[in-house]
Amino acid sequence: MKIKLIVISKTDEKFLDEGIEKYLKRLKHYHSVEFVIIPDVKQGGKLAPDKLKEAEGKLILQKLQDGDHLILLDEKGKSFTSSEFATFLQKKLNAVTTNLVFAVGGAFGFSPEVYARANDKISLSKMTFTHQMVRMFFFEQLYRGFTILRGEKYHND
Ligand SMILES: C[S@@+](CC[C@H](N)C(=O)[O-])C[C@H]1O[C@@H](n2cnc3c(N)ncnc32)[C@H](O)[C@@H]1O
Repeated sequence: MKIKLIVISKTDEKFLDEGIEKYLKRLKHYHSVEFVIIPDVKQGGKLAPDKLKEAEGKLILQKLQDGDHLILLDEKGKSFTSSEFATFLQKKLNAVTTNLVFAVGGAFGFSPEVYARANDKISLSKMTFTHQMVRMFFFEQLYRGFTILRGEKYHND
């Protein structure tokens, strides 16, 4: 079983790429983690937000395999402390036999179809972050979660 993070479009900022790379490298010690980047939707001109969300939603859903457990990163989702998130993660790792797939919406969020397919929604904060930043914050919290589960030092730093 893999943990995957699906996101829309590459990051524009080097500092985000470096942060993501750093935590993905660290995560290798704990679990198989795949970072899936969906290229920007290009349909000859700018799409209205709802149309863009719909097009991005289709691409997100196409990346899923039957039975994958889909957890959306969403500011209106369940909120946790990092320890609570570690417990949530452990429960999912115990219960889920398919891939554990997290997803970040595009600049305008998720389409109704993606919400309908989701098994869970989790929040990193009540504040709204850019979709490009969320991926780095998520990987850091995933790494933090594994260190908590293993009783390692990082989470006390
Ligand atoms: C700029 S936000 C979209 C905001 C949009 N107004 C909405 O209602 O979803 C882009 C994506 O980043 C993620 N995101 C932003 N802030 C978040 C937070 N605090 N917790 C979890 N995910 C967040 C979500 O996946 C969201 O779809």
